[in-house]
Amino acid sequence: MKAAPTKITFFEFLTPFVVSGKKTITIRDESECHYVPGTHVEVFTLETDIKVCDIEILSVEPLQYSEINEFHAEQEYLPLPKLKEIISSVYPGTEQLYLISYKLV
Ligand SMILES: CC(=O)Nc1ccn([C@H]2C[C@H](O)[C@@H](CO)O2)c(=O)n1
Repeated sequence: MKAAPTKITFFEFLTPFVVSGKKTITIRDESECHYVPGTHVEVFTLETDIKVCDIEILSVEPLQYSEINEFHAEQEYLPLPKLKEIISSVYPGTEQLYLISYKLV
């Protein structure tokens, strides 16, 4: 069996929101849906690979792109149009996504 992943990256501009506890979810595609609830994961900046904090995974649930709403945007600490724009640009044409909830440790 494959080990649970222990690292996640975020765009550098988003990491202050993760570190401050304002951003409590992330939405990823299938390639990043293998995080395991209860495990601790190190958070790094995508562009510079600098560690910024540790999080505990709370849940991983399937989410359709078309279901993304204001509540998700609040938890992402982003305006909804900006969140959908980022997701469309990172995962073009992908409807099946995964909602990863976490807390700071
Ligand atoms: C490698 C990669 O895809 N990295 C990502 C993907 C997404 N994000 C952010 C952007 C949004 O806030 C949410 C939703 O996807 O997650 C990211 O920081 N890094």
